[in-house]
Amino acid sequence: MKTLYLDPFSGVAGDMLVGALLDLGLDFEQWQVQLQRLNITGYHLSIEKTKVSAINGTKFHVQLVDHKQKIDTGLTALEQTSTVDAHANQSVKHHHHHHGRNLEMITSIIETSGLSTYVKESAIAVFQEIAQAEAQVHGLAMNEIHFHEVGAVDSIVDIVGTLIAIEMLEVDQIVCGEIYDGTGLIQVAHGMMPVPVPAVMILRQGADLPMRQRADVKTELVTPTGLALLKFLVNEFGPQPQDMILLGVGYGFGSRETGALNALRISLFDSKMSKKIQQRQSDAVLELHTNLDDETGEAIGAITNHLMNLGVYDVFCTPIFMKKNRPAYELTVILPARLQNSVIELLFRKTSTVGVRWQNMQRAMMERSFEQIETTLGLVQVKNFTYHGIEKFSFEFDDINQIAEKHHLTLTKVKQIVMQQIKQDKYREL
Ligand SMILES: O=C([S-])c1cc(C(=O)S)c[n+]([C@@H]2O[C@H](COP(=O)(O)O)[C@@H](O)[C@H]2O)c1
Ligand code: NI
Repeated sequence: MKTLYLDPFSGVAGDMLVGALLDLGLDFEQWQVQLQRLNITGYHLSIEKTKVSAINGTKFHVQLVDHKQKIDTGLTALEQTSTVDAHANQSVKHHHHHHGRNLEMITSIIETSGLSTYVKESAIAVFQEIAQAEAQVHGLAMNEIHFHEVGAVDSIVDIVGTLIAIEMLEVDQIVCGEIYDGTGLIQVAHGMMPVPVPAVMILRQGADLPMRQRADVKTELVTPTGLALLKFLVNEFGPQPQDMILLGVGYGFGSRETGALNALRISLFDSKMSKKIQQRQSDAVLELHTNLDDETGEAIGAITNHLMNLGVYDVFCTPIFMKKNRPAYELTVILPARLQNSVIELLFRKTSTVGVRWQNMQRAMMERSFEQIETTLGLVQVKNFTYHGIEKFSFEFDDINQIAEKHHLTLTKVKQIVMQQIKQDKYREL
């Protein structure tokens, strides 16, 4: 079981998260290939392997190729001067309220992209959270909050890029330590803002976040984007995992001069058991339930597909009787903890439910391995399972079904033929 541990001793910003995740050892080229599924152009990404306080780490940079160049997805350069200007900040980007891309435009870019369902759903949820916080601070509607060109590209790359990295690392859960912000005032587009900045204060409302302030740092350490990502991604706040093996550590440097080490540290831990034993024995999963008494079979079918695309382990429906004698369905989803927030968001967004329950569970699994068998009828994948001396196997149903269709045979007949040929091959090997 893989656990990612975040150490925001100098706060968190989008670029620090991406920098630290890449520093952890993700392949920059492969990560960029995934990011290209966004289908936006006009920006250049680079990583600077550098040393701060004699510690090796990564500074992640996003640069617009040409401010005046039209970016083909609608992320166009600003032609007019806004009522507010750019301001210096942790990740050097700016947003304001009159020009640029609003939430609807950014949502459409993400929705029409070739990104995975997990990345799409999660990125939209994070953008919504930021827009909601900004809207509350400025007394505007969510869609009136605009990110201008630099801010939009920067924020999209930071948010989507972080989610892609998390997906690539295949982590099971994310744990985070205390989150340190600075103190004092910072200069932003509208003038001076107190630290923690107003949008960060809104993001903290009602959330049980271990936020602390560093009196020695007189600037912003926690940006709205950084905190919105943490809120979305983190399963648990607390100390570093114990009794786990540390696989690697990454440092992502921030842009602000803080007078101290301005970095986010991310560490990757794995369970002590060897991968083989771990697979054979057990892992931790969440089981999530919701009761639906006003959804059609068609809608439940569609949500099941969405959930499977998100990467959950399984989804199933149980017929139940609810209050007022209503026949209904209980939808059960089995998932890795890292998908918890994405699954809840998806259920609230795409079904009529207003409440979701979950519980942590352990599951035992047989160790599995796969092999392709060449038969006279075609290729068949065989799944072998073992557990403490127990052995069994099964054929990939889709392969058997395809062969049955192609050769006009029953499923039983195909299985018989395949079995016979496997036995013959084994006999020949002896
Ligand atoms: O420009 C505006 S409206 C603005 C508002 C706020 C509020 O907290 S409200 C904060 N900021 C600062 O902008 C940068 C960029 O933040 P990202 O989350 O987009 O990285 C950061 O310094 C914020 O504090 C700007
Ligand atoms: Ni603002």
